[in-house]
Amino acid sequence: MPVEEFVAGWISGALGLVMGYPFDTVKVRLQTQNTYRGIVDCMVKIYRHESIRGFFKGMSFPVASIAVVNSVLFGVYSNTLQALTATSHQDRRAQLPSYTHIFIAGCTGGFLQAYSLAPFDLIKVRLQNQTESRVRPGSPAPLYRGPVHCAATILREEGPRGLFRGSGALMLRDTPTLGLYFITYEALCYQYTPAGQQPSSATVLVAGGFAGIASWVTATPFDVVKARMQMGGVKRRAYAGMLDCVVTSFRQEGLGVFFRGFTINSARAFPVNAVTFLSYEHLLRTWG
Ligand SMILES: CN(C)C(=N)NCCC[C@H](N)C(=O)O
Repeated sequence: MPVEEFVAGWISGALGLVMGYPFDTVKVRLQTQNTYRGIVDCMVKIYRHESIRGFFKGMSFPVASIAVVNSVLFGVYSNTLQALTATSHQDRRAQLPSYTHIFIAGCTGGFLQAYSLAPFDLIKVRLQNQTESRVRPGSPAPLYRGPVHCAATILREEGPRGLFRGSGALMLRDTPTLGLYFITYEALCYQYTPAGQQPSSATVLVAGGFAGIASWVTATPFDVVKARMQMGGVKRRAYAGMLDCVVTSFRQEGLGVFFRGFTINSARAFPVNAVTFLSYEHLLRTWG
């Protein structure tokens, strides 16, 4: 089993994550809190109340964990495609596998990454939603002191299942959209690369960026449901299940609620995934 894809997926995931983290914090806040009027209002309020550090709340933890999960996505994708088509990453540049195979491999990677991502993503979302300022004297103390304290508190108060809150919605978000993610990427690379050559850096950047946009545009409704379920029981009531979350959110806030964070998700997706794919391809080429 080729392991380079796992390592390259990890490093490239970390680079993409750092690049997109401020956008991600704004997105999570917009999806789960009703105090902001839009992207600019949210950014201004975070900056005024929490300073620039507010945008990077809890970032060290995802760099060490979610980036590792990205290695599951890329490693499983590549190995599934190898099992289905008996070709290596390099061979696949000369002969593009069928879109069905690419979709199956992407969905498999998405499904497996969703379950390894669930507890880490939950902790990230809970930390990003803490609006208390650490730089303002007299500000109330945040509920969680950091990722370890957050995990311990969830375990104590909600039990081990608490760490997987929202994992069903996360799985529904990631399985089909990651099939689409890899189809978009591979198709654009294939389309804009002369036969027998490797895609240029510019092609990889653009294909990666559009793959990110295509997947996040379609992922946004389940992303909203997932984030709301993850915050259930903290600043809002806990939902009885996914259906309860969908129905309650729709009744109270209308259809538009499922597109919260759509603009920022799309804007974030381009640079993050351009950097992720460029570093991934570059690392694999360097290692031969
Ligand atoms: C639509 N979804 C869930 C994705 N495209 N997931 C792949 C993650 C890629 C990158 N780390 C990112 O955060 O955009």
